[in-house]
Amino acid sequence: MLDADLAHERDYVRGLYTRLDELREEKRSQLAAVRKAGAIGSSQNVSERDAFAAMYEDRLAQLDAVENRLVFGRLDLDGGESQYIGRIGLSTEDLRRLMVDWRAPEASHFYQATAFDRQGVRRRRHLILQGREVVAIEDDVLDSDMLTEGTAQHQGEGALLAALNSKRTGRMADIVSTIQAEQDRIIRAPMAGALVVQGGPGTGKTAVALHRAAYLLYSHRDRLKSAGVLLVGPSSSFMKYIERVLPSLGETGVVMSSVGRLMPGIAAVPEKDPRIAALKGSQRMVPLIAAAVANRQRIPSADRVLEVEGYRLLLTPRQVRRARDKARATGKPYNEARNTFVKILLRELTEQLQSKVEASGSGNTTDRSYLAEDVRQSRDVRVAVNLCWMPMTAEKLVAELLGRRSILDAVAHEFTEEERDLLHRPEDAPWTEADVPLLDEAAELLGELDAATGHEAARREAERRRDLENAQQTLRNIDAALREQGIDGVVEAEDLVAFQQEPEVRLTAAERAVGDRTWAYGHIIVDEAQELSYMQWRLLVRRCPLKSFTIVGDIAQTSSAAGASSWGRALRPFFGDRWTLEELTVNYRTPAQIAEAAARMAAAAGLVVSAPKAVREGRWDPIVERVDAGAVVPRLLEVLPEELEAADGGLVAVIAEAPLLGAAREALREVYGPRVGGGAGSFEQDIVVLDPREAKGLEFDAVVVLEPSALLDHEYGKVGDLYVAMTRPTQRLRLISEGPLPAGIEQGKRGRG
Ligand SMILES: Nc1ncnc2c1ncn2[C@@H]1O[C@H](COP(=O)(O)OP(=O)(O)OP(=O)(O)O)[C@@H](O)[C@H]1O
Repeated sequence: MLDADLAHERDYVRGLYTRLDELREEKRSQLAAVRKAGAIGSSQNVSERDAFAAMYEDRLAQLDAVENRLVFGRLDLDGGESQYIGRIGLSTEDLRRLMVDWRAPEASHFYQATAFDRQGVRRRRHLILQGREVVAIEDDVLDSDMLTEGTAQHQGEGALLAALNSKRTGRMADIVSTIQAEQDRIIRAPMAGALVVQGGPGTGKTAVALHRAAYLLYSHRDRLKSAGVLLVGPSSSFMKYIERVLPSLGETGVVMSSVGRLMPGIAAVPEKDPRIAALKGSQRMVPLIAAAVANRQRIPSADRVLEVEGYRLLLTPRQVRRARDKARATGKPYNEARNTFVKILLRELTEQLQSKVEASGSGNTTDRSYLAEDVRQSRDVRVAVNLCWMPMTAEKLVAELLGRRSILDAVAHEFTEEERDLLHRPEDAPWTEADVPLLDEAAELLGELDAATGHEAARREAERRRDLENAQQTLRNIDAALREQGIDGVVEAEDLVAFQQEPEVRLTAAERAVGDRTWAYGHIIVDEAQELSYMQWRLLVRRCPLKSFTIVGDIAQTSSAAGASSWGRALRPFFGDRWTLEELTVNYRTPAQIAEAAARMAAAAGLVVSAPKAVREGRWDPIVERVDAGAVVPRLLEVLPEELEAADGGLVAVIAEAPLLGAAREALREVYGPRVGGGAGSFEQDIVVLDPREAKGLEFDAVVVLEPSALLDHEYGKVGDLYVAMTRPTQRLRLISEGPLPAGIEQGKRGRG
């Protein structure tokens, strides 16, 4: 009976792959045919052909991306029918459904049905594939009648446990086949408004955030395809860790960015000094930047004589003030209002010149347009006008504000001497993550430097809109039957417009969004959101005026001095009370013994943690070792072979603060050479040495924490750092310490060493 079931599933799955191959072949030959037709014919024909080509290319890419674990589930329903659940929807040529996309509404039962709330499901079956072959099946029988009917039961380790025990590769894997009910509810929550997902370590917040992005793109395709989804994470190493998950879910409309990359053209480095991060993240930066902008508008202290074509004109403080007030009254950003300011002054100076020329009775040069040009060209006038109102870029404004002590002193009245010292930095220092929101704030107040750039962008946008309308018309003309063959929704007018543009400007919404600071995203997903400062939130809300957000994080893991200690406090300035909270309560990463040790340490340090329940017991208790002074790194070298053996080909991380971090890395490199990764972005190697901030969001089979008490720093709430470090392992945790052990660890010590 069991074998018969397995044989049946193998057969069915073979059929699914055959259909997949057929569709791939079909799209490939359709694409070839369209390409062969070349670019001849009327423009309508050409654009129709482009529409097909774009459609086939897109579909092919999607079909290629789902090769692995194409199908992973089957539901047997009350009506007697069965439904297969997989990465995409598949139908036969005559539109009989073979497999349902995991994001479709009917697939939600696969994740949510329980014995208490069956939702019409009698049995849920997990199909475990190796390559294209079903190697095992596992059943959850939800309808007790089915048990008495003598139906065979398949049991194994459990699809979930198998996934959780698998070795880590340094890249996150998708969880489509084992999404749990509480996670599924969040993934499928309505898109409008702000949803906060609070969850302790390892509860799948990152996984949920990524799958939610895929779900939203599927279910709100129309809106999100053109506006895009922005996914923000804490660091570039974290982005690297998650970057392959989404394509494997078959999604492309997502812009992924670390907080340091949110300003086009700027790649910021982390801010190392927590005091600077806290200060630059605070709300007090808003009036400071505004003051810095206003400071660039100066009223001269005395009359200024300007020479134009041999005539002496007078620029008075009163004149400048009046022009400035009128320009400010336009309400436009600084650079745009400057145009008004310049126009007023030039007009007044031209009038002066005109009366002087007329008074001097020197012939017929009084044509006003000539005089206006003389005024405009005059070096004196240009210098004087610029001194009163300098054209300004955000980079220049912030670099000078923070880099020139005289400017800082002139505008930072509300800051103490000590705070100004913190803000002060060399003018050419690299931008840090804490500077990015200041640049954004400045850019917002300054507006476009060159009005022409704005006009050009507007012209291109208008052109794009016109092309979009044409493309929509083309799509309406496309044979409806063709679109029904499972290729509907694959090409949108947006794609077509992008396709029709010159190759160098043929960009998806996501690609266009990356380069445009003023892009309004359809939805923003923020991971590790507890780390964001007031100023970073301000920037993000600007990127999504509709305030459609998924905010994912764990308040207890905050390590940034500028980060949040409560969701309410962090979000109120931007969302008021209009946000909903969902909680994830099960830890899928860390074995129970390790999770409990971390929770005990956190509680003893006074950190309120949600301490999710671990889904499994581990094979090993945490190992806590005290060593002699100076013996931490030697001990690390001694125990590493044991850790590597236990990790069995998986990843071992060493987490420490400087200077131990550098010492450990050096010592390990001597022994293990290129197997040792040096921190952010290098976890292709099987030994990774990094600090707790870099470790945030990541996970490893085994973790060794050096000198745990060095990861505690109450002043900046860095208790979270040790908590983060202790909750990274999927199998083993070892602490090596020469100093006193942090409270809670000693109490709960269950070491072998
Ligand atoms: N339903 C699931 N099925 C299989 N694996 C899961 C599931 N949910 C979570 N996991 C796994 O658990 C681990 C932790 O998930 P994730 O990194 O998303 O947690 P997190 O809440 O973001 O953690 P942290 O806040 O500690 O960084 C990952 O390996 C993830 O793949």
